[in-house]
Amino acid sequence: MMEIANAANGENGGTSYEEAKKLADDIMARIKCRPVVGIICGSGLGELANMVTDTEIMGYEEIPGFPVSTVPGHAGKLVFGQLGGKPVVLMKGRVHFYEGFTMQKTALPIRIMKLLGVQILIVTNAAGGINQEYEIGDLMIIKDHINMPGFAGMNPLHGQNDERFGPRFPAISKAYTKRLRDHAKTTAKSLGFEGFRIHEGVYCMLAGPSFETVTECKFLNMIGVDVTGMSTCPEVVVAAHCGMEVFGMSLVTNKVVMQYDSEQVANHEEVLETGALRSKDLQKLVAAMLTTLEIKSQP
Ligand SMILES: O=P(O)(O)O[C@H]1O[C@H](CO)[C@@H](O)[C@H]1O
Ligand code: HPA
Repeated sequence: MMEIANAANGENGGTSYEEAKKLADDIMARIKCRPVVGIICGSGLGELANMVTDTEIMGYEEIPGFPVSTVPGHAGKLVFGQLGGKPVVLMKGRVHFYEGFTMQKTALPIRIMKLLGVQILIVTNAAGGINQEYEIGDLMIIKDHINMPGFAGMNPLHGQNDERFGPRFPAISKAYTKRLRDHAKTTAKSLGFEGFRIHEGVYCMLAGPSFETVTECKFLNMIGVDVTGMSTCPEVVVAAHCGMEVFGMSLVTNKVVMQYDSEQVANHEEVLETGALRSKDLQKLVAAMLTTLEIKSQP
């Protein structure tokens, strides 16, 4: 029965439990660090890796079957080491569905993290501000998401379920745990980030790679979305499925275009520029959060 499940997973672009386990075992044979926290760096936010000490680094291309990033601003390296006194594995660069990977492949790194012992996932992204009160450079703690591609059947859990990863029908409504959101707010306060705008809101993934039309942005605004991007949901769904606690943070790198005849257009260069300007604060916040973070769950 399990062979059938695994074959089906393979057929729909996924990786079987055995294959993922082998990848994780191969990594553990080469790396001493045993991470309990996994971190994904969004576009232009990979500098967080510079704060990791005692590093051991693997390029994605060194891991057979691991999706390799193709987008500028995503270096494609797994960085193991210590951050805020916790053993971590950091993805310096993520992969996206629009690069041609299936949803399952896009989220495969999360299952590998789980098999490495990761209990908490910290996911960051660059996103366009839909909420008209948000300014470029603001941070947003993610309290919930809309997985828009999921509405069209593109969910990373599509296909046969393997219970060793998690249940057939996982609840996602508490994926971004209140404990971690509260911890982020307390930490931001303790760092004296007053005047430094931190919101809490809703992230919406669109498949990309084209940026949104004006009408799409108006629609997202109407349905309660605060920021939009082209990532994060696949990883978070898979993390919640396998029982990880998730913390998500968006950097508002640009304001989306909401006027039909605006001269403004969205572009990746602006996204990277804002990332470079604001990544130091994001780094400080994540490192400080880890320093005082209680690791609760067991693998
Ligand atoms: O979500 P991250 O990886 O931060 O990147 C965001 O920035 C890119 C667009 O500039 C898209 O890939 C979008 O998803
Ligand atoms: N739209 C979608 N993805 C993004 C944006 C945006 O405006 N900014 C950064 N990633």
